Amino acid sequence: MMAQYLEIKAQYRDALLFYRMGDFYELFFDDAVAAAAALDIALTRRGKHQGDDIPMCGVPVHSAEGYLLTLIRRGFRVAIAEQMENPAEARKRGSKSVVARDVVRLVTPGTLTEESLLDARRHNYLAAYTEVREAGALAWCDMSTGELRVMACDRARLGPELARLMPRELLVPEPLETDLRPLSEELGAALTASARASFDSQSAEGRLCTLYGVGTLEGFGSFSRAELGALGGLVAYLDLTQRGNLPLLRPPVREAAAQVMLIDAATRRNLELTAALAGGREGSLLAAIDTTVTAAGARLLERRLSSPSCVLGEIHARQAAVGLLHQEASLRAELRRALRQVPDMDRALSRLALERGGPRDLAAIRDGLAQAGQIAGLLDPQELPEHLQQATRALGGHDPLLEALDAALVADPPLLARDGGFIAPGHDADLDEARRLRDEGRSVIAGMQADYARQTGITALKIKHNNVLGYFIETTATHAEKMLAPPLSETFIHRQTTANQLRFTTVELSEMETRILNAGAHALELEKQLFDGLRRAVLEAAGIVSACARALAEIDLAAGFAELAASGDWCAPRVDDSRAFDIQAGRHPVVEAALRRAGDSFVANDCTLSPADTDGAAIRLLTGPNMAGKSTFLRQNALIAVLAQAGAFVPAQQAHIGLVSQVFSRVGASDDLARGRSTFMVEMVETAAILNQADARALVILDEIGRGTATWDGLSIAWAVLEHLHDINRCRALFATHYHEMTGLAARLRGVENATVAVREWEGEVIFLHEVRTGAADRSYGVQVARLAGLPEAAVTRAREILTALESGEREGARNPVALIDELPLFAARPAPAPQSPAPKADPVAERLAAVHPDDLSPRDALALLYELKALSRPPSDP
Ligand SMILES: Nc1ncnc2c1ncn2[C@@H]1O[C@H](COP(=O)(O)OP(=O)(O)OP(=O)(O)O)[C@@H](O)[C@H]1O
Repeated sequence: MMAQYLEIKAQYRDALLFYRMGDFYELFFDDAVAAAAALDIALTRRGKHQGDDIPMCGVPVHSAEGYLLTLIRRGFRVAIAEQMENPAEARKRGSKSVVARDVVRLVTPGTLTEESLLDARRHNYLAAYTEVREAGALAWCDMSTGELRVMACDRARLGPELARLMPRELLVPEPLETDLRPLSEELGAALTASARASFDSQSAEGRLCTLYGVGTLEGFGSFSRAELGALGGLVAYLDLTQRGNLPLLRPPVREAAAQVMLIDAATRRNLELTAALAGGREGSLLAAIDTTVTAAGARLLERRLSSPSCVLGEIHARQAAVGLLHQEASLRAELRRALRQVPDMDRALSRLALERGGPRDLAAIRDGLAQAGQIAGLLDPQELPEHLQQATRALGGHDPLLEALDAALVADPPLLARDGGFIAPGHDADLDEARRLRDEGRSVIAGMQADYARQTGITALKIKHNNVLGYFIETTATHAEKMLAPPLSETFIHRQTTANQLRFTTVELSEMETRILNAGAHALELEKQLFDGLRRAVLEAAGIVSACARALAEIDLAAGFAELAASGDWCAPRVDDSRAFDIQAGRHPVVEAALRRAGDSFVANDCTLSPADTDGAAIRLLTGPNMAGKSTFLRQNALIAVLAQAGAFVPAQQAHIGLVSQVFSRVGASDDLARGRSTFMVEMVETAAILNQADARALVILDEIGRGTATWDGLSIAWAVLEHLHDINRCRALFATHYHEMTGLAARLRGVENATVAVREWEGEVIFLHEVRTGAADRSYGVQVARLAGLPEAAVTRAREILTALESGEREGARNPVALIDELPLFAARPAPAPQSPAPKADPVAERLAAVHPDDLSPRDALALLYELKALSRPPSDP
């Protein structure tokens, strides 16, 4: 057996080998050590190899999926070797023969299909990248839904594209492995290098033609050599991991790079589009706006948010669909109610194609098609915009398949075909007959128990069943003497004695057992044949079934967007090919939702970026204190652009957006210790990427660029970056900065305008109004914010002194302000209050409370006191 194990293992060196032995998958040698540690299971030993103990661990087959998931998440790949025959078959070849085993599947992060291993609301992409001469191409597929796409993609664009797709696994030809490892690590995708030959474009073409059963690929579009190479590499890998059992892939769709908004990895992170900065979906834009009610709808939403469109026709078509469902509230509600009953047909279909599906997957197709029919009935094609008309057309036309499934299946079938019980009674006469024999046998056994009890006079006698003995008769040990002596011992054949029980069989019982078993096995066999027939029927209709699933996802997303717009008071944005960016009363959907939960309200803000000339830049330079809401304002405008081009309504009163081709968002000095770069280096690398790439249709959001270095360096860099955006990139940009010196640029550069976030000062403290106004901030209020944050009073006082000295030094043209500070006494020596700011008043609430004797208060006095305290705690009203 070990020889067989080692032979198989030699073919899968880079994977853990799950070696099937009866009811367990066993792992040996280093695999066992690694898996036992990763799974936190016991490591044992079994036999010896070359004189050493062989480490071993194992997982039960019935619970293997959970263990698989843990291993895949930890970055392992797992080869599953099954028994290809039963021990009896092996023995026919000789008493020492080892049961034949072979790998049936290589499980990798990008090739999962099991429901329990996948996140229903997210795609699970496997991507392949290759280069032919100078040209690169990226292909990707979601094996669990059959989606397959490809695009031309050079090395510079690869990062943003992968950031958009977030594949679980990236496949590259071996020569590119070293170059692309940092990128895949940054994105958290497992990198798999395959032989260069599997990316060869010529053999790829042949492989794809065979896959789709066509003579030429021309019907699907014309693909470059690099695109064919990437597709071929991907399909070859699927072939390898699925051991020839290829998934149901839809024909490849060619995606043109210019059709989607380019958003690079840093921008996605920063805007928290699909994942929050803290990690995970919670807190992201996706989580805040996901009002879809089906898993396929949620996946479509993620796709749309990750790749907003740049094609006006497409954007308008999606908006029209949302617009109609926004208007028709009762239709929307009915549709959403019906959609809630739609199962995940895409994933059921792919499991059926891979022979991993069960009766529940057939039922998912049945229920999905039935619901699609209901939903079609709610929609009148005459009244619909084109986008919904198209979707509605795909919902019908499945009657024969639906009828077949409906007639054959029980309402709520089990997960696995193995145990039967999913074909409805009355569907197949042979099956009904086999089941009748099996079930009658069971009732005959019940009758036998009564007979035996009578015959022996033991009323507690039972007929039971277990996997070792089959059916047996059981009495308590107290009846041993009677049962083991004639005449009873002539009928009752002793099988087993346990601590308290005696077990017997009879000739009659054995015969009945054989009959039941035969009838049961026959029934199971018949059900399996019927399952295969239904599975074939579904796969023959796979094209239209998956078109129907896509249509349902489109309707779900449009209805979800409409719901969002209606409940959040969002508006339909006007998107055209101008370079306008004019948002009236815009809001940040995630911050707004968080504030609402805390009982606060969000202050809406306008944002108009108006280019001075048709091809000039339009930049808003935003100054204002920390915590005033600058970052929120910056991001909300980028999110509004993303949402508008994803086809959604936007959180604003009115919005006019000229097509945005690229969005860039950077925050100064965000740490990236994981990548081993200094804070400032990251900031500069990211800023460089913007200045080198942003075109005139780009929207750039820069938040305190330059803050990661010394003041003058930082100011100079921020200054030069803004000038570059203005003169060379000529794009639309929002630029938040602490460098007040820069506000002078508005007077010098056409198209640059100052804006500030308003605050009010009250008794030495700042009150944030969160209102963006035109004009420049007068000062930073940094010291006040530091005080709010709880910096010790002595440090705050000292900071005020230094600030005053610096400011007066600057005013008076002192050459070396540091010298001025040196003259100030240190706070350790003199923790004096700041002379400039009014001394904080004693707290009137505390004073009043100190004078109160609670025991002396009547209930009425207490209430009056409460009002009084509330009045005392209120700041003076806005002048
Ligand atoms: N428009 C708004 N309406 C209400 N509250 C807001 C608004 N904008 C921001 N806030 C609140 O203010 C907090 C700080 O906002 P934000 O991080 O945008 O400030 P900032 O000016 O960028 O600060 P810093 O310069 O320190 O990064 C937010 O967490 C939010 O609670």
